[in-house]
Amino acid sequence: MMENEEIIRGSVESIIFQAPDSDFLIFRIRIDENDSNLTIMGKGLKPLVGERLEVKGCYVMHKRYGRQFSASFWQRILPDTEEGIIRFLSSRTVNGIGPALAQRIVDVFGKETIRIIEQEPQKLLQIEGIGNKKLAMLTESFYEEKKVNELALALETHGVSGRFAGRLLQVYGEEANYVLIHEPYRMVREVEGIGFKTADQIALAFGINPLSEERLAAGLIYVLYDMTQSGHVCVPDNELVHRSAAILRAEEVVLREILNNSIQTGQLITAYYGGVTYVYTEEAYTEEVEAARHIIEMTEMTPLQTTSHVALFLERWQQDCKFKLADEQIQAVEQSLETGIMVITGGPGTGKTTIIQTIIRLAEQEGLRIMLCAPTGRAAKRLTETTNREALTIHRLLGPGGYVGTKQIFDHNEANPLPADLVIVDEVSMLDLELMYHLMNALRPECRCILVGDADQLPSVGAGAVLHDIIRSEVVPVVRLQTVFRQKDGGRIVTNAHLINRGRLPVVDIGGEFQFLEITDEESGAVLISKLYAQEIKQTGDKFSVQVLSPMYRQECGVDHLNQLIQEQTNGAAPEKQEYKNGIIFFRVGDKVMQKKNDYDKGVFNGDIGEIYAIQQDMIHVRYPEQDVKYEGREVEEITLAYAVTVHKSQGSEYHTVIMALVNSHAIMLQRNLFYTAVTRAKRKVILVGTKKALRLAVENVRTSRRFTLLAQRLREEELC
Ligand SMILES: Nc1ncnc2c1ncn2[C@@H]1O[C@H](COP(=O)(O)OP(=O)(O)OP(=O)(O)O)[C@@H](O)[C@H]1O
Repeated sequence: MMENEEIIRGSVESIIFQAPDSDFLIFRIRIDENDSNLTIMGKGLKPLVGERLEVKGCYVMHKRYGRQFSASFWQRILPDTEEGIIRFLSSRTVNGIGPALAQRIVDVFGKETIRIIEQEPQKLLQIEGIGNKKLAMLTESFYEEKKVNELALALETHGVSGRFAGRLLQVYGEEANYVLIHEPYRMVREVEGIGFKTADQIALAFGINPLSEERLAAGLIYVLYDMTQSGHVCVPDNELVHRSAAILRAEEVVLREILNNSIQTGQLITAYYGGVTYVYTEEAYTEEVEAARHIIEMTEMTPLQTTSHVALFLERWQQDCKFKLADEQIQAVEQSLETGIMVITGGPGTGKTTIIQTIIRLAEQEGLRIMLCAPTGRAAKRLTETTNREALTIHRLLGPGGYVGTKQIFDHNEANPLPADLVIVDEVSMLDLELMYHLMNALRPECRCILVGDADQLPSVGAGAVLHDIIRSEVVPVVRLQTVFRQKDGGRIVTNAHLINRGRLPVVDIGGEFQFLEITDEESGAVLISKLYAQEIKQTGDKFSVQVLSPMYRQECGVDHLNQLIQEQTNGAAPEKQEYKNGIIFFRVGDKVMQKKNDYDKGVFNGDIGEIYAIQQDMIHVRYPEQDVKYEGREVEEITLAYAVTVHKSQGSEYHTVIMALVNSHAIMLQRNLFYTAVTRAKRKVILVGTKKALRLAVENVRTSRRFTLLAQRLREEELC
């Protein structure tokens, strides 16, 4: 025990804060000695309200909250006073008992109550209000709680956080201990929230041999999954073995052997192409093979026998629009109902939306059932606005039908296809292989599909390079829209986007639509960006119309620091303002926040942006354009500040004004497709803040990291074995 440490005993009154990603807790206890309340903070197993604890630590002064107790350790002691037992029994931990019943039990058994519940539960039947059913509930929840505590203690004594105990018991019940010791890597597949790293930590703590086959086989699959996180669908075997050896600290020859075993047992699958063996997970392999099969079948569909005379239709349509369609636009409309699948690609302002509108009108005239969709909520929303018809995210269109293991399944699939004759997908550059596979799976054999997007944008966040691969394969008809039509508002942005795409520096204008503000150091650059943000939202009167973009999270001009600065500048701390602290982020009412992952239950999706309109002790309320959503406890992890976001996260969104950091310390990320994507997010104004060197790099660097995929080869039906 440290010098000034002391031990206090008391019962837990309430849990004030629980960190979502660590064991850090703040809670209040009533001290036995003097009956006063005290706030405890520290790391450890979450106690239960009503539970008695022995806490070791020392008193500290918190500048805002006053005297508190900083704990180094606490342990549970069963309540020993009648009052404590009543509180414990009527806490939420023990099912089916309210304060009145708890009082009646304690009136009869006094301080013996806990022993009776554990050892002679039948005696409880004499209490009024306890029948067999209630007794079973009571003893079961008491027993469950005890098991959770015991398992948590076992984990803790092995240096692993006890917070996994509840989940492990939920999945494995009585077998939890067995799994921990003998088959820990099952947890990766079977327990939500436990990935390889945690399972590995547990396995090693519980004494698994680091070179055991079980560990290395699980590790190999983990490394493969991890590599797919950077966009690869498959990985060359040598690279996989090499990387796994480094991560798992094992020899390459051993891993090679384990890889061969995993291939033989069908856990992993390979394809040989161009002298290289590529390794796939089973799912990725199925997705690539099946997506290719569907696409090939669609290219073989016979042209639709249209009842409308397309040329006549186009003539009338052009009269209505009061402009003449360009040749490639006409070609796109003509081909749309001839082929089973086609791609329409073009940069900003080249008329993609116009062509979607035209095709919809023609298809409607033909009596076709049309469905519109896009990979993200924002893209779907824009498609709805520009077409005046319902457009959904692909997820929504397919109907999320839960999970099998960690894989999502959908209501619409080969057995239950979408009731559509034509599906139009917009912003298809963001479509990853997994979603493409599910979409193709859900189309009736007679259904046609039109993929619309800008092939020069950043590729999808998820694995694959679907749009590129389809275009590269040359088996699907592709119409490239090249004429730029948008001239008026935002015209400079459009022409600059096309310049950037051709590797030329954009034309900048002081105070105009496309500005470049040169900085000398990044610290003052970040301050300038935060001031510009404040100034621009004042002008537009809408904080959602102005977006700061940065290529990275880190560094002075990275998303994290910019968010902090902009928040200070526009929504700083104030005594009357409610705050919610999550890790190092303080959320305040009025903050602009972003949802970080798809949450189907709440109906909010990765990249959705909203505003905090209320904060309660353990809850944040966010207003999104479509609905209000509340985040409680751990759920707060799903949101982050969104004054600044990465360019990747901005894909599919459009803003009135984009302010972009373009600085030397982000050199590694500065690539043409990233810069092009950032610039094309803006409709009216772009303000670049950075250096000429970074600007040049962003335009000139076309070295995009290669993604391993064999979709194009499969579409060309090349030999793969
Ligand atoms: N053939 C044409 N002649 C004249 N104007 C056209 C023609 N085609 C489209 N336009 C107009 O050009 C503008 C840009 O077209 P549209 O919005 O369809 O392009 P887009 O490729 O969808 O652009 P973005 O990707 O930036 O949204 C619109 O105002 C549209 O009405």
